[in-house]
Amino acid sequence: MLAVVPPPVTVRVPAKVNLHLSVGDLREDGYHELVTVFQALSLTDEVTVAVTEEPGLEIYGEGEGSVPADGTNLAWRAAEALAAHVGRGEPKVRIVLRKGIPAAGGMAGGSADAAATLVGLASLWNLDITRDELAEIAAGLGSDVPFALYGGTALGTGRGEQLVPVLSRHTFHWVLAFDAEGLSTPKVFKELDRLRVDGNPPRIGSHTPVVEALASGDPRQLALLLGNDLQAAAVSLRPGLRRTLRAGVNAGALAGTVSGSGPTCAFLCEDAQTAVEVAAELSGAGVCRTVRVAHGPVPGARVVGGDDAPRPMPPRVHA
Ligand SMILES: C[C@](O)(CO)[C@H](O)COP(=O)(O)OP(=O)(O)OC[C@H]1O[C@@H](n2ccc(N)nc2=O)[C@H](O)[C@@H]1O
Ligand SMILES: Nc1ncnc2c1ncn2[C@@H]1O[C@H](COP(=O)(O)OP(=O)(O)OP(=O)(O)O)[C@@H](O)[C@H]1O
Repeated sequence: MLAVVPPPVTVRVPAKVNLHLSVGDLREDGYHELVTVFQALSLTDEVTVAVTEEPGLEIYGEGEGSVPADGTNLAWRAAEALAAHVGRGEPKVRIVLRKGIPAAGGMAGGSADAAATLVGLASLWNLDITRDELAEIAAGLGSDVPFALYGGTALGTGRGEQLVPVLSRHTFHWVLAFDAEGLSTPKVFKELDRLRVDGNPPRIGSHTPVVEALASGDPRQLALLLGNDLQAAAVSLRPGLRRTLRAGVNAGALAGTVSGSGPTCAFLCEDAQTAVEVAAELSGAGVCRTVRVAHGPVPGARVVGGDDAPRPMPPRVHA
């Protein structure tokens, strides 16, 4: 009998920036209690999943050569978790990551790939599964994975995995400065714990004003409120980030913040034109490896369709 092999599925998935990241106490499970406001940005990865007799993973773009292409990759772990959830054995899939999100950059690149893999395989395997069910699997893979599924702007609590949408009326324009090397998320949280034992690093206040600024849509109001408790720890581990943050504001951004656990710095700009100008000036300042412009909010992991879809491969037929 002939079995028709479904065509590969490609999913586009956004990076995140934390507009507000307040870090609470260390819990017994090793995680910190968080209150964060995420925004999904137009800086994306693309993940293609395809049925194959030779399962494996390929990585192109950001992190090529440094991100593991084995069973420890978060995209592969997502495939295994979904397969287990629906009672399939070892996933017979090829996963191709085309990464635009910097690896270990504080922009949830690995989490994005995991979320995209869940959405891609749900489509490839024709599963009857809701996004909320996928989010439960996502939360088991990492604190940032559920947000990459939903995208938009959201308030995250717990260890960051419990989400409610936040009204955001405006498209905000960002410049992102990638650093030459990544930072390990657990090391940054540990550094914050150390700083808190030794002293009193700044703690940002309530998230309510940020939520109000998002509803108003005024980037100037939002710029005054960007805050990240992990910034002191990221800067302590990577002192050069101070210069980067200063350079972005000197170049004309309204404000800058370290994204999540860093080291990527995110600069909020007045409008799209200003963002392009800030990016050009920052590129010449010699304070970072790469500069990108992006806007947000954008949707979460989505199967790519329409005109910009990669041309589908003709279906292959296995005897
Ligand atoms: C810094 C953020 O990006 C902010 O959105 C996230 O909190 C990190 O999320 P993530 O990379 O998905 O992190 P996970 O894979 O869940 O956790 C990696 C490690 O980071 C630390 N971690 C993470 C989240 C959290 N709320 N508290 C923590 O202390 C823990 O040491 C954990 O073992
Ligand atoms: N698909 C993947 N993409 C990037 N890194 C991955 C992936 N899978 C596993 N990793 C590992 O996870 C580590 C963290 O990568 P990631 O890009 O998710 O960091 P991050 O953006 O700082 O995460 P977050 O913002 O969620 O804390 C990398 O150093 C890499 O070894």
